[in-house]
Amino acid sequence: MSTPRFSTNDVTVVFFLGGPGSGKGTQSANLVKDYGFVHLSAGDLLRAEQVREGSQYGELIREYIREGKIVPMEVTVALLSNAMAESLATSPPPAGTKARFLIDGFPRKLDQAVFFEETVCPSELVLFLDCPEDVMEARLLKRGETSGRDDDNAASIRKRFHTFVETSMPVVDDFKKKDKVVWVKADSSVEQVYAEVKAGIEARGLQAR
Ligand SMILES: Nc1ncnc2c1ncn2[C@@H]1O[C@H](COP(=O)(O)OP(=O)(O)O)[C@@H](O)[C@H]1O
Ligand SMILES: O=c1ccn([C@@H]2O[C@H](COP(=O)(O)OP(=O)(O)O)[C@@H](O)[C@H]2O)c(=O)[nH]1
Repeated sequence: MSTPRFSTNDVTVVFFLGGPGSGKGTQSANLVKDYGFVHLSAGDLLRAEQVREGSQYGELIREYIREGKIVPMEVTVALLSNAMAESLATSPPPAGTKARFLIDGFPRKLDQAVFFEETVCPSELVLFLDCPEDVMEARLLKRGETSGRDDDNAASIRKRFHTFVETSMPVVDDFKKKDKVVWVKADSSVEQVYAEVKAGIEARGLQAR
């Protein structure tokens, strides 16, 4: 077995999962402010790679995202791992503290979870936003009015929900069996959801910094 690129002695990784539109990006901003996380959104990294000049993956990423499918994990894991390395090099954590990474929207498939934890870094815990589909759909259609995202339309949203239920929920269930999940109901206000997020992660030993 390979040794992970980063040691849990230096780095704390929290996976942030939840259906499309459950509020991961919104809550991430709060967590960055209060807990000193570096926020890495797998979707944002993929969208940046999609439009990067000279990228060999641009077309492939565009197609997968529009279809709500999961981009081959080698691409996503390399983007995340390199973003972690760059963050550690350019803005290391305060002396005597571990760097905290909030990995938003990843892993979305069981083999991605295994591959990331074996080759990049084992996770400390998983934060999960549990939101009904009708609420997520309404939020995404509204977001689509201004997001400019190719996949915030009714047809892509349906496909993303399908992928989430079939492929990504098993990741959450697997981590739950290992007692690693902070499970938060996410259909209330942003403030209420954040209060539960805070309580949940602090109960697991992560304090504000
Ligand atoms: N608790 C909430 N109540 C109402 N709207 C929300 C809430 N959380 C997020 N939103 C809105 O819903 C949309 C999707 O949220 P976002 O954080 O982008 O979700 P995700 O990153 O999980 O796809 C955004 O337009 C956001 O402003
Ligand atoms: O690890 C990842 C994360 C995202 N995606 C793709 O990026 C899309 C958008 O993901 P993001 O997390 O940005 O948004 P969400 O669907 O959670 O609102 C997904 O539907 C996938 O097609 C992917 O392939 N692998």
